Amino acid sequence: MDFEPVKLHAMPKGSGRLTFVRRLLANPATAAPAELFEARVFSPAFARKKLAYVADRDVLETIFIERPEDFPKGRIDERILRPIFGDGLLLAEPDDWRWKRRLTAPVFSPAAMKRFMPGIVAPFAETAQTFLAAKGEPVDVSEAMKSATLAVIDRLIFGARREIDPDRIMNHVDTYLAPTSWMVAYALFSLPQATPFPGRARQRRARIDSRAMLSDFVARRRAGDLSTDDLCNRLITASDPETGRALSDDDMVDMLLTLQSAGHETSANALAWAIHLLTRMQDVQERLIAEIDSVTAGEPVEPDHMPRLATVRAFVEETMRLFPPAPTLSRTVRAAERLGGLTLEAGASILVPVYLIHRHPAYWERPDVFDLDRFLAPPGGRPARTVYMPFGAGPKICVGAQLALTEMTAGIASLLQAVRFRKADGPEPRLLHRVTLRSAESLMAIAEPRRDGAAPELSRPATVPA
Ligand code: HEM
Repeated sequence: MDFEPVKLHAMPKGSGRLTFVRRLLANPATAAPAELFEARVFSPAFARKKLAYVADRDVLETIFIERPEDFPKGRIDERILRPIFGDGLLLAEPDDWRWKRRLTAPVFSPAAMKRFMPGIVAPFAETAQTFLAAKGEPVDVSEAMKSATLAVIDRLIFGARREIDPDRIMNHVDTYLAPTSWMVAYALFSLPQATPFPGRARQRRARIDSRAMLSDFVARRRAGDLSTDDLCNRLITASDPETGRALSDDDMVDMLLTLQSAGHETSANALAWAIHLLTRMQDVQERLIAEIDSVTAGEPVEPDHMPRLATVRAFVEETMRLFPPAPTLSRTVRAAERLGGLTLEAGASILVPVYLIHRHPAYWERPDVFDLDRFLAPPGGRPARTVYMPFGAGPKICVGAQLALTEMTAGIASLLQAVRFRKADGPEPRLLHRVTLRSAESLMAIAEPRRDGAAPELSRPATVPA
């Protein structure tokens, strides 16, 4: 039976500035105008030439793939993210970005992911056991997935020796990002940087404290043992193959903060939505379980299993179509441009409503319906790269995409080796865009032990390299 999960509604046609600002502050993904269902490139009347929403696949091809240098990440990201993430990959200027990307990409290569696999699987196997310990009481899957993905990224970045408290860093980053909607609104309307907003003083303290913690950590690492295989040491010791240049201490702080923040909440939200979907679609859950049992035969998930977990992977991809963790991207127009019939002035903001594009009827049949087969063997081939873009597109596409897909596929497989998810009582969730796309309240589920199970034995946990 077709299943349509909860959804967000676009801003009604003809809405004015006040409605736009209200929606932007409350739930930014709902500020995408409904006009986009027809026009696909649209600028609200109150923002002519200064702001456009772009949902047209060909125009997006120009912006992200053909001429990305003419559409840099701009005002919005600069203003919100630069103070905390500095020149980490996300925001580095083009020349600086190029060599940092060259240096970082191998750290996330498929070969590197293979080596890290036990560290990716173990937190999910442990989470399955905590779910079982709840003995049929509802479990908070939003929190559980946040902990599991944080454990994965911390182990990958900082290693196993707990030389730093990653939870404290994350709390600081959360505090820093809490007033983001205000900053987006101020950036779009070019209000001065010093304009006050709720939470500003807390935000400043959080930025200073998180950067100081990482600065100390990098200094200790440089002075100590660089032999352990973790992302931090790989980055400290890496040099650009073309120029021999290495990362400075400040670069390292920018990079570590960027990677830790970009690398866990996105995956955590996608996984929590994935479990939510399983609680609503038992037939899909059974299809996944059958594949997982047949591929893994109850052994901990290994790199060799991954290509054969095709249905689980398709499930993850369809989950991210309906619930893209990064539901809006932004760019700036470098010089005056005509785009999709609109004239935009230099410095204008472009908003890319990924959430709306992923459900646009021009690109998807029955767009609000969950359909596992869209990504398995679609008759028309895979969707175009600017129609399905959970990881962005072009040269600035997510550097951690391979890690994220591995983590989500292996994570779901490890959980379903031990449990089946059922619906917990309670209202349907409400989608909330707060930097990432999450549920307004925690997503809950009941985790039943699998009695037909091919689950790895508790006494035989996945081995994790030190
Ligand atoms: C489901 C999980 C994830 C999603 C949906 C996601 C999404 C994205 C998107 C949409 C972008 C492009 C932003 C833009 O073009 O404006 C991006 C960039 C980035 N992501 Fe991810 N991401 C995920 C996981 C990760 C992980 C696991 C890491 C690293 C540990 C990571 C690190 C980064 C970095 C460093 C960039 C900037 C790349 C560059 O500009 O060169 N992400 N991500």
